[in-house]
Amino acid sequence: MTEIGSSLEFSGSLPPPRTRIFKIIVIGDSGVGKTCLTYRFCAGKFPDKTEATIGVDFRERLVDIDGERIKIQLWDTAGQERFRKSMVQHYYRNVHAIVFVYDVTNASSFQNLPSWIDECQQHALGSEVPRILVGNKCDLRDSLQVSTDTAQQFADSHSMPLFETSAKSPGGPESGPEPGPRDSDHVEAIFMTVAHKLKSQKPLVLSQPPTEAPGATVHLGRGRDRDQGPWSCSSC
Ligand SMILES: Nc1nc2c(ncn2[C@@H]2O[C@H](COP(=O)(O)OP(=O)(O)OP(=O)(O)O)[C@@H](O)[C@H]2O)c(=O)[nH]1
Repeated sequence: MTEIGSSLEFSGSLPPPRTRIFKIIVIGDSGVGKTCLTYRFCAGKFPDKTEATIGVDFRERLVDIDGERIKIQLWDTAGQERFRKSMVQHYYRNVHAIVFVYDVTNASSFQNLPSWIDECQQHALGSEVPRILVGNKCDLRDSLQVSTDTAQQFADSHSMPLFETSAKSPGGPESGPEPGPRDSDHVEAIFMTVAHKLKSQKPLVLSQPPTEAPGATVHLGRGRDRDQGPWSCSSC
């Protein structure tokens, strides 16, 4: 993965390419770490402090996948019912992918996943919308309440890939809050996997001209074909 700058130049009269936007909603119980995961991906670090999300927060990151600039737009939704009510219709409009999050140290956040899946179905998000399951807080090994096997069975029964990770130590329990040079960052891999999946699908409707100041831009090489079956899986 190579960081590249934002100094793309366009010559002659060719119009600049449009930047596609992938809208990915992140949902799950309050406190599972949705804000921390999205912040980790977009800002590259674990937030110093978080508060319960009210309504929705947006985080964006411009990435380069196989030579195409793509804006990954993460919608960090409120887990608390009282903070969702007024916004819920907006979450589900023009969604390209769904990330369901539970906390591996909190069994009820796992048991509540069917109600989050139901909510998606009620808002007409069918099985054609890619979805993944993320078990967060893997760094808290001693407090584990949801085993990988149990989570994998649930993921399989809903045709979702499962990822287990930690927004705090994304390179694994031994790594620190900032990924070191040899840590593989699972949070990075999770969202980039979703973006690869979306890019491999037919062209999406949402796009915008490349006028915005980009965030971090990441270049990825061509991944393996993710159209075959469960499209990727990793664990911490
Ligand atoms: N140990 C550990 N703590 C985490 C991790 N991710 C989040 N937390 C902590 O869990 C708490 C809740 O994190 P948030 O990201 O705010 O949770 P949320 O799902 O966005 O919550 P709502 O906004 O209420 O829906 C915070 O105290 C975080 O510091 C993780 O990977 N490991």
